[in-house]
Amino acid sequence: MALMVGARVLARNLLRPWSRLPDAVPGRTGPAAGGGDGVRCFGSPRVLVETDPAKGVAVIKLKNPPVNSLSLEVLTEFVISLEKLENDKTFRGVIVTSDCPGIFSAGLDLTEMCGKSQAHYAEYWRAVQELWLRLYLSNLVVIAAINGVSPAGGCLISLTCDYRVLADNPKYSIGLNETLLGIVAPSWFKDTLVNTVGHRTAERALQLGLLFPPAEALRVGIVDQVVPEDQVHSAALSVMARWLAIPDHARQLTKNLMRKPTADRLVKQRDADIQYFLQFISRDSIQKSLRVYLDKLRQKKG
Ligand SMILES: CCCCC/C=C\C/C=C\C=C\CC(=O)SCCNC(=O)CCNC(=O)[C@H](O)C(C)(C)COP(=O)(O)OP(=O)(O)OC[C@H]1O[C@@H](n2cnc3c(N)ncnc32)[C@H](O)[C@@H]1OP(=O)(O)O
Repeated sequence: MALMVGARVLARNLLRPWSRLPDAVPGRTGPAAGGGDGVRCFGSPRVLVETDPAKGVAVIKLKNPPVNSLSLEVLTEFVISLEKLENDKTFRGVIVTSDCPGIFSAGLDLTEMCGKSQAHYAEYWRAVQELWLRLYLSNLVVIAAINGVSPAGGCLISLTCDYRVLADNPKYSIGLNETLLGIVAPSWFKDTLVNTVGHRTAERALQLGLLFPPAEALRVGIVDQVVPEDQVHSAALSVMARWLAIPDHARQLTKNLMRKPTADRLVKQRDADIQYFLQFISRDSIQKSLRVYLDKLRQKKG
């Protein structure tokens, strides 16, 4: 029942005409993300989309202060924005970045996984799955311009992209640190990392919950390029131009060849994966670990 409610909510959101989204910011024009006139903006307050139709490129900027945690709303709005871009043949590439200074994304929203109902957990997890599937199998060239720290789910978002550019700032670490929270990265998080850095590096990184600073991130291959902070966006645009020089059909079929077997493993057992998540996240010991971790984050200030 819970699964059906979750699926219905997501389906309703996905099918809702864009212009009727409650938070939509339709057709605003603004200064070009990549320079030049004709940039149009749409999206929602939490997921801004700047499009440059002449270049065929869009920029998705996550804006969920203070830390760009991936709440249910952010996940849903992100999927809707992606779908809109995928369906508009004007666009061939998208850059994913953050509008929150110093933070790419703090990952999954811990408050969505702590002290909530089973129905809520199921709805939330389906939304996490949906975003991963959409990003991982996107026909667009997807490039991450990582302009801030990127733990866990934040790292996962960038791992689904075709290429990762990281700003060279020692504070901007990246990795799947789930074990440090007392939780476990699901198998498809693990697969995404293994496909990027190889089995041994992934095993060590996952068990130890490693967060790599830029130079190390580049060395292990969890990012493809490290550039000075003020050049992240221009570097992402240069990389985009190179990837867009490849004929779409050949690149897309190749991407599919590389990624579909991994995605299919989740697609074939989506409901079972949700049940597994429900059992795991509802355990008293896991809820306790999450509460302790959240309390530590909150007390940091005091
Ligand atoms: C075999 C079984 C397998 C089953 C598997 C099933 C399930 C696995 C389940 C889950 C997988 C989860 C993946 C995740 O993504 S978990 C999230 C991991 N994220 C982190 O560890 C990052 C935590 N945050 C930080 O380290 C810092 O906040 C950060 C470095 C990002 C920024 O630091 P800064 O000093 O600027 O800001 P803070 O003061 O720390 O935070 C401000 C504010 O935001 C709150 N907050 C931070 N992160 C989160 C978050 N991820 N979710 C929700 N809220 C977050 C923080 O508590 C502060 O709140 P407040 O004090 O202002 O109320």
